[in-house]
Amino acid sequence: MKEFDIAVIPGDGIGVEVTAIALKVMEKVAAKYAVRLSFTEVLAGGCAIDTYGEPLPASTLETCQNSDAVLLGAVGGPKWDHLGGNQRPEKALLGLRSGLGLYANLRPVKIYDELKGASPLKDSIIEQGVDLLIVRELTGGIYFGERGRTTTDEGYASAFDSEVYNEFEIARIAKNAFEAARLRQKKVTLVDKANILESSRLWREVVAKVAKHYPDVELNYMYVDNAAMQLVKNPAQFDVIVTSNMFGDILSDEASMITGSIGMLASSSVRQDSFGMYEPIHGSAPDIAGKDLANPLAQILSAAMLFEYSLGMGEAARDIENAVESVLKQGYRTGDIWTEGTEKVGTTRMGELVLAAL
Ligand SMILES: NC(=O)C1=CN([C@@H]2O[C@H](COP(=O)(O)OP(=O)(O)OC[C@H]3O[C@@H](n4cnc5c(N)ncnc54)[C@H](O)[C@@H]3O)[C@@H](O)[C@H]2O)C=CC1
Ligand SMILES: CC(C)CC(=O)C(=O)O
Ligand SMILES: [Mg+2]
Repeated sequence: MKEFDIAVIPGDGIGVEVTAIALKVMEKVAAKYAVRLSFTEVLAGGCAIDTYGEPLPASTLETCQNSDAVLLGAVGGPKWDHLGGNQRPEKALLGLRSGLGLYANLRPVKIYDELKGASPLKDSIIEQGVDLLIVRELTGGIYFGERGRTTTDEGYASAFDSEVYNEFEIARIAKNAFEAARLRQKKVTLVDKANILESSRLWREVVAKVAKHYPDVELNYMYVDNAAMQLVKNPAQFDVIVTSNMFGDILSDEASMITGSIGMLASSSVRQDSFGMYEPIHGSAPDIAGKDLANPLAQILSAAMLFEYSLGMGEAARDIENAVESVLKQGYRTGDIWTEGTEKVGTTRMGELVLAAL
């Protein structure tokens, strides 16, 4: 029997709730395909600060490094907001991404037919189709650049964060985007702010060079402010968006809403081998944590991505996706995607329904 080691980081807030459900889904699928999944649960984020006094204990990173894949919920919450930058729960996420070398974050944005009514966009826009992939650079840029505080000559407090990218990092993520586009509609849009930022101008130069190796893929460029607008005006124009760490973070939350809710969007954080960390794009949602209100589908769909990309079990991934679709077809919705005429259910019940549909 094939055996895989999966490190599990539920984290904080709704991360804990949605991860517990995704694990049950994974167990059921593993049993069907006769593979053994060995889950090792470890702490990162606010819960690790409470237990170990630090957001990312070395033992957590080590367990992840020794696993075949990682399933992560979300970290953070108001309880830890007073802490300094390096002590915050979110630092764990950055430490995991860089410590595991996960430089590419893939965030597919696809709307289920059943959820078209839950999208805030007009039918006429949705009908044109929404199926895009955000390829976000994940271990560079302003989230990792030098930052600090100084004081101006006049005595005012001052702070800075630096956006730094080198050509190796840009070419590496560009390749992911072009390779992905080859399997899709063969169109890459580089989203940047090249009319202002020197780092964006380097992105344009390097991505154009990489594009020469992919003559079958069309490359175009768009400023990030325009892209934010175009995503709601005409999302069907996009196939693959490649962009920096921060722009990708922001645009993917925006794009998620096209599909009805941030609670629907899964993601994989990957590198060149089959190892990856799988996580919903949402955070720990302190406003709904502990209330059985969270939509677990983003995390369930992240588990599907884990099966596909890290375990090489595409069929198992399809089973999970089909189960999600079937539950939506049956008319069940968590509050975030609820519309008139559908039945509102909580986090736990939604999990049970997906399990039953598997
Ligand atoms: N990957 C991670 O671990 C991330 C962690 N965070 C952290 O999470 C905390 C909260 O951040 P926010 O900015 O509020 O972002 P958030 O994504 O946690 O929540 C934003 C809004 O979306 C809703 N929402 C999110 N996920 C949902 C789900 N599955 N079902 C239904 N509704 C959902 C929330 O209730 C909230 O109204 C912060 O500490 C932040 O730093 C934020 C983003 C990513
Ligand atoms: C909490 C941040 C570090 C990251 C984030 O918002 C994300 O990766 O979506
Ligand atoms: Mg985010």
